[in-house]
Amino acid sequence: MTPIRYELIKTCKQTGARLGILHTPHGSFETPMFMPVGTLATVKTLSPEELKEMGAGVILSNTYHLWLRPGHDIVKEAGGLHSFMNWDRGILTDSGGFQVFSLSEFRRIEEEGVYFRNHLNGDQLFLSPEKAMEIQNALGSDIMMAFDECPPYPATYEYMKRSVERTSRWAERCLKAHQRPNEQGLFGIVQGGEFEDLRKQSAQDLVSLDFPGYAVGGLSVGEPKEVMNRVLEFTTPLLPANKPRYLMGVGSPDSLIDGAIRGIDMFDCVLPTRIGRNGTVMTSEGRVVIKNAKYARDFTPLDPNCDCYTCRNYTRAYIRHLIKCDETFGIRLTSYHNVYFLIKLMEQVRQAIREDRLGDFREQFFEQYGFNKP
Ligand SMILES: COC(=O)c1ccc(CCNc2nc3cc4nc(N)[nH]c(=O)c4cc3[nH]2)cc1
Repeated sequence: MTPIRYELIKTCKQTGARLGILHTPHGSFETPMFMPVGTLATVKTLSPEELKEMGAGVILSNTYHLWLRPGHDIVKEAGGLHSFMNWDRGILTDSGGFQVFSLSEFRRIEEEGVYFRNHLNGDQLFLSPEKAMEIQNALGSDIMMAFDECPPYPATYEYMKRSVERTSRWAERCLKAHQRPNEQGLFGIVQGGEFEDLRKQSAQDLVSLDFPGYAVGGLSVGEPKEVMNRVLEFTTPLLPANKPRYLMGVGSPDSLIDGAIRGIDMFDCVLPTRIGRNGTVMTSEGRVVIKNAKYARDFTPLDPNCDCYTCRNYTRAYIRHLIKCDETFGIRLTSYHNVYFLIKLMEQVRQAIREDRLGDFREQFFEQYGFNKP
């Protein structure tokens, strides 16, 4: 039986948000949680010790990327991803479906799997539910994702219906190919785009297969935030209350709060490290683009309300200088702060749920951050 268990602690009386605990073979972690992304077996520029000290519990890595480099056989020989990257907390691996669609311009989707080109050297590649499960088994992640199709946005209803039906058949093939169900959890991924009946069909197909957890896929692919929120409103209630719900690829502070309000427990996004690498940081008073000349003589912290290592020890002027000079330490400081910011935001969300005031917290955060400004 699966080593992944979700424990519901309480539901916020003001919203639909849930406070829970995700139990994994590598520790138990409170939800709602933000999971930093470490695509190539590293959360870019940050060490496992730094991730632990900021409170990261589960991090992401990626089937497609690690299959190509260094090869899942090498990771397996190292004893799996936890020992390879020296991370002894939770690891979730995405299945490669999304990366094939987002990275490879040439691709052909067939019932048996997807034919596409290696985005690094153009070689012909083939990925299938069975292959994705073989790779994730070798990586030894605590949570594996089913191999799915994440259709482009927008997609026609006809295309989406055929895609959902194929993704459900692929999910069943993933279950059959699951070699170590007692050691690794496998989450199904609900698709269906913005079509309520297709989301319902996808959820029913997957819930009937009784996965230990469910992801809401096919979002954060360019759709307006209102569409994402509407899809969540009619999708999360279709998922069992005693299982974790994971919104893939999200995201920004407002989307994390709005996703939690709609019953999401787990989030991941490259955003904090990706924007950190070009010198953009999230602060309690909105985004700061540190290269801006106005910070040249600003000897205050990135965020006046942040107690992270970066904000306790360095100024905007210094970090701006490092980023302008392309000094590696600069992107370490911005990446550290951004990941810390989202992990701490989820701590504040959990506290607001405990005190039944997540709606009030949303209003105060949005006002201070500058969301909803005309
Ligand atoms: C500066 O910010 C950025 O560069 C940046 C890049 C990409 C995203 C969007 C990520 N969105 C996203 N990731 C996703 C990963 C997914 N994986 C699977 N298997 N199935 C899905 O259905 C799926 C959907 C996603 N949507 C967000 C931010």
